[in-house]
Amino acid sequence: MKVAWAGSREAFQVSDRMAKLVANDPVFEKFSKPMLGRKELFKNTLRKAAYAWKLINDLRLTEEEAKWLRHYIDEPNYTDLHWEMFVPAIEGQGTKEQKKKWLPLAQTMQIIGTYAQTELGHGSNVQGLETTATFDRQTDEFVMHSPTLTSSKWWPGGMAKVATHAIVYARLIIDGLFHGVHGFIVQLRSLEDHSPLPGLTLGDIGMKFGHGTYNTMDNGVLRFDHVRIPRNQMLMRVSQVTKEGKYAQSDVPRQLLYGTMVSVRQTIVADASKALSRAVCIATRYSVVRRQFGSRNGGPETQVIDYKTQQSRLFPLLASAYAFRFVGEWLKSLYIDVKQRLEANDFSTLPETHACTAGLKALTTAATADGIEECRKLCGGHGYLISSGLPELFAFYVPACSYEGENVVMMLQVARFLVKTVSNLGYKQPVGTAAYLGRVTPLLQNNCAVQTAEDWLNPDAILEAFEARAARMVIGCGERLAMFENPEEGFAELSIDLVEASLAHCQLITVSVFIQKLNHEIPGNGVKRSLEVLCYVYALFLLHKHQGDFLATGYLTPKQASLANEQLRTLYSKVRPNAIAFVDSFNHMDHYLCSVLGRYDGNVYPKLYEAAWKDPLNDSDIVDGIQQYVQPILKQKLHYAKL
Ligand SMILES: CCCCCCCC/C=C\CCCCC/C=C/C(=O)SCCNC(=O)CCNC(=O)[C@H](O)C(C)(C)COP(=O)(O)OP(=O)(O)OC[C@H]1O[C@@H](n2cnc3c(N)ncnc32)[C@H](O)[C@@H]1OP(=O)(O)O
Ligand SMILES: Cc1cc2nc3c(=O)[nH]c(=O)nc-3n(C[C@H](O)[C@H](O)[C@H](O)COP(=O)(O)OP(=O)(O)OC[C@H]3O[C@@H](n4cnc5c(N)ncnc54)[C@H](O)[C@@H]3O)c2cc1C
Repeated sequence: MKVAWAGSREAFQVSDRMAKLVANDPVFEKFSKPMLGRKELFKNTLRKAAYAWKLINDLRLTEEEAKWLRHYIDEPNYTDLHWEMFVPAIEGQGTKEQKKKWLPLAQTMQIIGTYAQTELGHGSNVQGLETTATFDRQTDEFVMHSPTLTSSKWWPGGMAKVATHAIVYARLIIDGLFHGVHGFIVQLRSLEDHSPLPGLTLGDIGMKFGHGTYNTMDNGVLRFDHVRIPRNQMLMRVSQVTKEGKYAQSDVPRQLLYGTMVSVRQTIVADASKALSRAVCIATRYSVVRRQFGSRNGGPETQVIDYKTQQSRLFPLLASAYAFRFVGEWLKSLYIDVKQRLEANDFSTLPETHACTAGLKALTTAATADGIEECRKLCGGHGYLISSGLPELFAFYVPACSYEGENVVMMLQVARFLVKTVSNLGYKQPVGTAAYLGRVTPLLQNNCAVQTAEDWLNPDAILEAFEARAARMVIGCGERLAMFENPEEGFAELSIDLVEASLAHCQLITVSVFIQKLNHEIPGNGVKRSLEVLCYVYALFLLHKHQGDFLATGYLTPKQASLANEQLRTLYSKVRPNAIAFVDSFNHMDHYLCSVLGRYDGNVYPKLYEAAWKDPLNDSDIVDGIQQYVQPILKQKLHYAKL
């Protein structure tokens, strides 16, 4: 199962080696993080990032190993933006010459970059950005300027204190004419003494949600006061500005300017399963240790994992972790394919890839953030302790619902793709993830054939149910949209239904990828049978949760919906015997989990007790402030009593 989770034996070995490397090195200790102040926390992160870079070089780690190393260090920092956004932006949007100049500097970290797109006034609406880049023909330069307060760049990670360079997105102006938003490579700091370059105002935007997690990152604010950069620092793969000031667009679609976001959204989907599996691992192990009620004849009480209600909350999350792992793996292969095509100037699969990355990013991050919080509740009161590992994990993870495309905004992008696909149905056969929309007639006409609960243990029945639900919702939206004279008005009016239809489409993708995975690549029959159970749990849980959609579209009868639920409950008892094996297969080490409740050895209570005594408040019996602020109250009380 560990191999199935990792994707291959080699992938397992690489991640396992890096997990152990991090866990066994005292530099990467992280239990004390919550006690550190912001400055110490930040410096500590800088120290770890520098040490990690040394390890990567000394041990000659491959790119894959370096990624895993950074992952297990488990602290957001400037290198995330450098490797995940700055470098890919140059790779995807730079010309050959630009790549030749900038990539070697970035890849050896002689420069450190960030991605400065979002502003105080605009994040989702990229075309609404206000920073300007005005071409000056006399000097062959662009003048970068922040004309308003709301044009201040706001959020870029690593920008406040570390990055020496940034890809800055700004409106291009030539001879007073706007040419849309483009990316520019801008140096922010001196490579000698690290001070901000003249004309730039740089700072940190302040503390964020949680304590020891995202506050390790220096998210920054940046303002330009007429800062000049050479013309050749505009990323020019998509459009070019000549030294005469002529603006030209190549055959490459404008959307490629957004390519870095596609790349990171793909990574975010791949990472969702890591965060969810971490929470599920903690909650499952603890649910086996924790006992409440049910003692008979003085025997042990019931393990809370044996309560049906606990199982009904926990096991769908366990199944979701596996579903997200497989859909992340699938999306990565789709992305690798589109990347190769883009390099060869084949843009045909970009719209579908954009819809998949946007939609799956929204689906997986929302479910993961909610799932982590549910796991915290599944651990009862102890889940609220920082030492459970769950509050900090939630604080770390939840911004994923907003960054890299706010989730609702992303689902609306999926809706645009689906509406377009439906309106082209007469003359263009949909392919890939939208292929089912080419079979609308049977999907709209045929109804579910399930007659018993066992009938739901059938991938074809499940797939058809999800296809019919998505097709009916999408087609329904298409028909209602057609009644509007102004399509944009119609889109806005129907946006709630469109987001629901997009979710149905994305859930269909996750379910069908899980089923495909079972049909092809599972090593060993026992593993395959166990994963089949999880696949059914995932699908039937979604069916139960969204049964309103399945019933309202008329595909299922209420009886068939309740048979699905009956089967789901039966499946929980099949998950139970393997629950611990399923979470051990994630191969999460205690260091990575950073949780007293999720310890591999189950030694929860002594370690909880021990952890409590490490709190600074327990350094002495009478702490600072007691004499000054508590004792006077106690004495005052005495005074009133005398009165
Ligand atoms: C460190 C902890 C991390 C934990 C998790 C692990 C992950 C590790 C990985 C990386 C670490 C990074 C850490 C996160 C740092 C965060 C960074 C950021 O947030 S960067 C900023 C991100 N900003 C956004 O995402 C902005 C969202 N907005 C947009 O993308 C666009 O504005 C829009 C909403 C899509 C609208 O675009 P536009 O105004 O142009 O209008 P439309 O008319 O809707 O679009 C025109 C056509 O273009 C198509 N389109 C849009 N986007 C794309 C795209 N990306 N690719 C291809 N095509 C695209 C759109 O569909 C339209 O098509 P048609 O309808 O004309 O066919
Ligand atoms: C931790 C973190 C790290 C970040 N790192 C970076 C970074 O490195 N670089 C960078 O450039 N940016 C970064 N960002 C910024 C991030 O990309 C934006 O916050 C994100 O894109 C969301 O945009 P917004 O803040 O403008 O949200 P808004 O768009 O203002 O969203 C507010 C609300 O409005 C709704 N809404 C907006 N538009 C629509 C619409 N058309 N239809 C319906 N509803 C709508 C949304 O659903 C949401 O509910 C980071 C953000 C965070 C939280």
